[in-house]
Amino acid sequence: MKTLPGDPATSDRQPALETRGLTIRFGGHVAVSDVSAAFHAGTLTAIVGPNGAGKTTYFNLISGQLRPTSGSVLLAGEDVTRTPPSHRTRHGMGRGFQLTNLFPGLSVQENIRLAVQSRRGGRVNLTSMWSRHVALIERADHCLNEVRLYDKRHALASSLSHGDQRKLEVGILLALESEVFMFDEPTAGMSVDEVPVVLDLIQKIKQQKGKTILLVEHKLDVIRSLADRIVVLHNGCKVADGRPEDVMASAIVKEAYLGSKVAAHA
Ligand SMILES: Nc1ncnc2c1ncn2[C@@H]1O[C@H](COP(=O)(O)OP(=O)(O)OP(=O)(O)O)[C@@H](O)[C@H]1O
Repeated sequence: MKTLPGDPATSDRQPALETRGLTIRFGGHVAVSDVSAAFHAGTLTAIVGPNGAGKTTYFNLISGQLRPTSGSVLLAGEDVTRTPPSHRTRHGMGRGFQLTNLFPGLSVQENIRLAVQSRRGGRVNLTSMWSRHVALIERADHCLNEVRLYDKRHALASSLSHGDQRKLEVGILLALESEVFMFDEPTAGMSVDEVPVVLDLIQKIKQQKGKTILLVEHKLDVIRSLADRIVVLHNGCKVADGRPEDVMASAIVKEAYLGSKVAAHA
C-alpha cells in the first residue's frame, strides 16, 4: 500500500471514524483486504477504484451490513465492529442507501418527521404535548428546506423524481443529525439538472462544522469539486491515500484506475 504525502490519517486528533485492518472473505475471495484508514471531522474523502475493487463492501462493513472476517470499525473512538447498523445510526453514522431507506407510501414530510422523531426519541400520539409535536414538525420542515423539498412536503415519496428521492434521502440523514455521512454514488441515475442540487447539498454539509463525509464516486468532476482526500481501493486493498492532486498524479493510481474508468467519466 502506498500512502502519499499529506495523508490526513496521520493527524493526532481522534478520528470520527476509523477502520483498522478491515478484511472480509467471501469463500476464497478477499473482497476487502486489511484496509486501515482514519476519517476526521470536517473532511470529505472520496473512495474510488475500478468495478469490483471493494468500495461498496467497504461501506457495508463500516455501516454494519456486513461483519468483517477480521479488523475493526471505530466510531468516535468506540469499537462498533460487532454492533448492528441501528446502533451505528444512533451513534451518528448516516448512510444513503440508494433509496432503500425511504418509506414510499408516506409523504415527504412524514419520511423526514420519522427520522427527526427517531433521533430525538419519544412517541408523538394523542397524549403527547402539542408543543412537542410542533417542534418535530418545525425541525422536519427545516430539513425539508435544506434539501429544497418543502414545496413537495405533502407528496408521496414514491411520486418524487429519482433526483428528488435522493434529496429526500439526504434530508433524512440531516434529520438523523448524523456526524458521519456516507454517500454511495449520490448522483447516479440523475438528470443533468438534478446533479448540481445534490452536489450543493453535499458541499453544504461539508461546510457544516465537524461533519465527516465519505463518498464512493466514479465521476472525476464530482471528486475534484468535493474531495479533500482520495482513498483508492484496488482488488480489495488500499493502494493510495492522500490529497487529490497527489493521488491523481501517482503512477499506481493512473495504472489501477485513472487510465480506465475515471478517465472515461472525466
Ligand atoms: N456477498 C458477496 N458474496 C461474494 N462475493 C461478493 C459479495 N459481495 C461482493 N462480492 C465481491 O467482492 C468484490 C468487491 O465488490 P464490491 O461490490 O464491493 O465492488 P465495488 O468496488 O463496489 O464495485 P462497483 O464499482 O462495480 O460497485 C467483487 O469481486 C464482488 O463480486
